[in-house]
Amino acid sequence: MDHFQYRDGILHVEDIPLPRIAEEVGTPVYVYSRATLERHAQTFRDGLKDVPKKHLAFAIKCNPNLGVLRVLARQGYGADVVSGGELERALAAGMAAEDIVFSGVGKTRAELALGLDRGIGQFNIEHEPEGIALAEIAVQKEMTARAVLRVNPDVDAGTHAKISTGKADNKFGVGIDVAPEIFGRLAGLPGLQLRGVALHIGSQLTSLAPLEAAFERVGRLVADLRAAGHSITHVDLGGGLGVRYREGDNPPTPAEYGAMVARVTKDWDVTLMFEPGRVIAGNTGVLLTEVLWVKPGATNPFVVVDAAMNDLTRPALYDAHHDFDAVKRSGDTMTASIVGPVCETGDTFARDREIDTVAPGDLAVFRTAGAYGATMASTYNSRSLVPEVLVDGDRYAIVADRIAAKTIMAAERVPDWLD
Ligand SMILES: Cc1ncc(COP(=O)(O)O)c(C=O)c1O
Ligand SMILES: N[C@@H](CCCC[NH3+])C(=O)O
Repeated sequence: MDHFQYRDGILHVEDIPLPRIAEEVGTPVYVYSRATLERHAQTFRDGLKDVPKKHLAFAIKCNPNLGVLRVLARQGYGADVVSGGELERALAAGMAAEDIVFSGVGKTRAELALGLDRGIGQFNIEHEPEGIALAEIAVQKEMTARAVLRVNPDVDAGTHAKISTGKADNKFGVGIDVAPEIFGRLAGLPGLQLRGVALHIGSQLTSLAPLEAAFERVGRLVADLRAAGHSITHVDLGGGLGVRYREGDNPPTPAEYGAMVARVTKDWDVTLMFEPGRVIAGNTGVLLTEVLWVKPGATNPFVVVDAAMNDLTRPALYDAHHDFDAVKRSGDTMTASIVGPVCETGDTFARDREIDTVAPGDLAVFRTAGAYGATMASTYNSRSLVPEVLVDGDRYAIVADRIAAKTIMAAERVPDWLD
């Protein structure tokens, strides 16, 4: 069931009409549906029904809100984290330490130590010196770090260049050709239990082919490592499954993905680990905004909304498309560019797009904003940090406050010597 529906001509999230949230919380504001989050979490798990041993770790970078994480923790999800901050968040949200996987190309020694102190389940080592450092820290602490080695399978994920991670010239993992020797050296280190390999080739993948090609390469690597005498019990397949941002997008379903995974990995005899992010959270949220002005333009009018590139940065950063729908629909349409108040031409959500006709004071939403939305927000132009709301049936909670520019300013100071 779609939890974002028009009822009596007004867009609701579950049973809450969006004008009520605008009235009570203000705009711009992210609004998430708990029921959708739960359904997506379940659908992803169901897609993997033919994978006998699995571990699901939500990639919390895409939506680290504590309320959202708690929903997923209750669905049995662990977390894929990429910083000490995310690690603390996952724990604060109630995810078990042993269900946490620590990825990331620039973990500091302090973060590696934190992971050990907190007893996390697995470190995904990105290169040999990191593995050596982790082993040293573990020995000092008289602990053993469970780890896998991230390999870079050198496949083209066919996604935006800025979010591709599995080509040889991307910064992630060790080349799959040199992985056996590096694995061999790290596997012998005291303090390290190197139990498998990991990969993640990119985000917003809309085809299974690159994933399948990458998994097949990793399958051959697993066989080679075993032939060399290593015990391989875990393979982390990462995340990356795309979502539908606009009409015509047709990403693989979790069921199609799961069937491919089950087929390619059927003889691996390992625990498969997954790090889904966007596919769980993307379509669980909207960014609710108010139209401030409709301003004439050279060709079409500019619809100036109160959300900006600091609140939802994907269009400015990746030319990403987010559907824009009026909260109260008249059925009429207009062609316009949708822009925010920030002083950059890049603060453009859509250019010359046919949209619902809107006028100043109207509410509208940017869709598919539940992943890589609020978490990438900033306070650029001294704007407030955008708040977040979680809807649950006919109730809702503010799960992140709007942080006013003056609160941010309170953390700054003018040194005495400038008096
Ligand atoms: C290591 C790792 N795992 C998982 C993810 C989640 O990706 P997605 O949101 O595309 O599922 C990312 C981000 O691309 C990542 O870097
Ligand atoms: N921030 C990106 C995804 C990055 C994936 C991180 N590994 C986006 O909005 O599409």
